Amino acid sequence: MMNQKCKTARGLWAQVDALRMGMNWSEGDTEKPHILISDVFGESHPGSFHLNILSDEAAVGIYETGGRPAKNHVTDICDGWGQGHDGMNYILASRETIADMVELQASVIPWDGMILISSCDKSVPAHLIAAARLDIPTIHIPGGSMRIGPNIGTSGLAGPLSAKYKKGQPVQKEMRDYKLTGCPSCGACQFMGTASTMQCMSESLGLALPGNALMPSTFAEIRRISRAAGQQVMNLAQQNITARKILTQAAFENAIKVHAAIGGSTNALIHLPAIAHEMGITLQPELFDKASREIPYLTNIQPSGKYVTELFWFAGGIPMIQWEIKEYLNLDVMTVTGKTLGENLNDLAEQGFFDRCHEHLKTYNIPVEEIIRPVKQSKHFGSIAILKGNIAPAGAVIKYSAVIPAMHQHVGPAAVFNSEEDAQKAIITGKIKQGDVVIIRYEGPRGSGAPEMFMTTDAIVFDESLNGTVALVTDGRFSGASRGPCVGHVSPEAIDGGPIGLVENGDLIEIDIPARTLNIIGIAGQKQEAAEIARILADRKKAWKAPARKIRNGVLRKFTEKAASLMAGAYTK
Ligand SMILES: CC(C)(O)[C@@H](O)C(=O)O
Repeated sequence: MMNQKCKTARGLWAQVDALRMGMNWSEGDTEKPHILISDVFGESHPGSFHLNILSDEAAVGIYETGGRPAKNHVTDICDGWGQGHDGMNYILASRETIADMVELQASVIPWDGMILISSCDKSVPAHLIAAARLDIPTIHIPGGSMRIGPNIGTSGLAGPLSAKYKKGQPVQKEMRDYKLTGCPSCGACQFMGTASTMQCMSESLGLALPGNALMPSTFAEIRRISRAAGQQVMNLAQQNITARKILTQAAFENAIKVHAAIGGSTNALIHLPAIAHEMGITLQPELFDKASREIPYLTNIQPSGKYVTELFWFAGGIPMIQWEIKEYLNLDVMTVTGKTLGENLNDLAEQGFFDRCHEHLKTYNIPVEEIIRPVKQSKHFGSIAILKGNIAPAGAVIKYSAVIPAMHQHVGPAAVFNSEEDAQKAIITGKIKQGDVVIIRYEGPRGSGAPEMFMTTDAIVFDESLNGTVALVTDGRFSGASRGPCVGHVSPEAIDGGPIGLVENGDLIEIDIPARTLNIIGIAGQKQEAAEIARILADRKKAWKAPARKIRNGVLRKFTEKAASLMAGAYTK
């Protein structure tokens, strides 16, 4: 195989060769296929802290199959660092910046293939966006899961602890224990939050090698699969199997079905449409709703269940889920193995992958079915509903697998806030009453960058008097760890004149998950006819004035000026 550079204009490349030889390349190296390895390694958080090791392994795989790797790093940012303060506003925007940086690295000179390595919320979707945008042979290596904490503890314990702390309860010892053991290793947070969900989506789309998503991050096996990815990207280069040949409509639909089966993060409803957008594919939000009506919800993983992602992988991980829901999937889609999904699953079974994983579970004495329910035994369907109505004409999202059945239909008076900070203060200081529907607006992508509202959702869940009676509706978004009746992504958002900006304190809000609706059904606590409500909303709209933009400079100004709605993927137009 000849490298792209040689295929194009060999004579002109003396300068590039010289520059590369300045980095210790040999003359022979300059003639080989060149593979870009871009990882998000950095001392930015545990999800990225070990990725240089995986990148070294991928490089070995490339060398030993006759290629020349070149490593680059564009590190990512941890959502956990941003929660509860303004830092969180920057997080979604970072997805665009990482994708753009990979595009820049990969576009200045041609590459024969690319390995992308990341673990977490924004870096995985950024890499998948870059893969779709660049369309060169590409394999994504998910960085695996953080090891298990004591008593199935996770990094997510921060939420309940800070809720207790804010209420003045003594938490000193618990806080210290949590600091020492909440994150016992590198890897993505141990629950099915956004980081874990997006690793699963990468594998489900066919861009990661089978079994890679959520592998325990300290296992030798994750190093071996990284090395195998290095070898395999050379095969993809040889056969010219590019990312866009893998990222088809059918691949996205498969991923959405896996998402329903694993009860994945609502943030995937932002990221998958953004990746699809690069392909010119519009992923209708209704596809998620349809998948949730069709596909049984199989997993028992935090935040909606009991166990953690390492145990999910021991139960067989994504291949086990795909095996279980085989009859719903398109098994003929191409993947980075150069084979179809159906062929991959058969290969894994023949090679004893499932048996080996399940042996690990014996250490914990937990049956596989306790973590991944067999499809025939599952009583529940899906996890996501798309709601529409006079507050959300272009849709909103709720993860109903994390909502108690008593709250599947709820009517309550609106308590309206124009920022998350104000809402949180009201919750913590006892201003919110049982039955209220907390409305948080101007927190969408164009309002403030769409920060996650983990601390606020947890402040409700960990207040005994509010938990199970109070709902939250916002044009912003949630953490993958959020629980409770939280309706997010309300579109159009308030800053764009969406009707969520017209809600007033005391309006009666109805959330009806079975009917898939979200409406104002009354004014000042009194029910009204729909036509009367429409008239009142039209009057309020006439009086509404867009508030001054909160963000005036830097990367967040660019993002808030250009981002599409959360329902469309918040890509920058
Ligand atoms: C920090 C978290 C919990 O990972 C969050 O960002 C998520 O969405 O899952």
